[in-house]
Amino acid sequence: MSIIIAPSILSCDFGNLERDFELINQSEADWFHVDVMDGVFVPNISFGFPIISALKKVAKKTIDCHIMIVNPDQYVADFAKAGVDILTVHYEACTHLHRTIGAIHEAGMKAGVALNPHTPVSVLENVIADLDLVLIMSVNPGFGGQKFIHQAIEKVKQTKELIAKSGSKAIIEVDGGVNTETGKLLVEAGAQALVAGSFVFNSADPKATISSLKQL
Ligand SMILES: O=C(CO)[C@H](O)[C@H](O)COP(=O)(O)O
Ligand SMILES: [Fe+2]
Repeated sequence: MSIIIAPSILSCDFGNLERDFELINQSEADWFHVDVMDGVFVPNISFGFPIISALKKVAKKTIDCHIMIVNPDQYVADFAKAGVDILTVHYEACTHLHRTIGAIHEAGMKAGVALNPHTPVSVLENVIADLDLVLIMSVNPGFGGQKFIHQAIEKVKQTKELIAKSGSKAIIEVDGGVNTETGKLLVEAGAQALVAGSFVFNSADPKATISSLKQL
């Protein structure tokens, strides 16, 4: 199976969102990666429901939403209403993670859990069977364009082992500092989905850059 490519709309030109959404529609990308930041869980504020609803109207691909917010349970229903297909919460932001995963499924979405660079994969042992996706952060969340943290490669291998042991069908996605070089190492380690923001949108030909990742 080919690798899933999820361009992050955080790196789009916000004055030309419609153009950049259409670029992703027309490319070999598989998902739209949507980064929601609240200025509390992470030291940055991105965007919220109006942008996701606007994207939903034109998106021809899966909406993969990565929420970097405190109290995610409070907003699960709103993300479903806005049209999110996969909702990924942070392990570090959830007091009752099992309950949150259940609420995401009840709202009709697939459920993912993201791990910050400092969080060990083993914390997912008791929920892995219920997950559709594990998101390994290869930067500290909050900003696009940061340097890849190489420890993520080992964490992908550990996640692959945990998934195999539990019989879970979860997909392994990696987010932060992904380019063709780091992407190749991640795919070799077992990553099935790659998020890429600045590498795609800062390139001269974003569609060709998406294709180069798709070929990994
Ligand atoms: O979740 C994120 C940041 O918290 C983004 O998805 C990620 O940083 C993508 O940007 P880049 O590919 O430029 O690193
Ligand atoms: Fe993200």
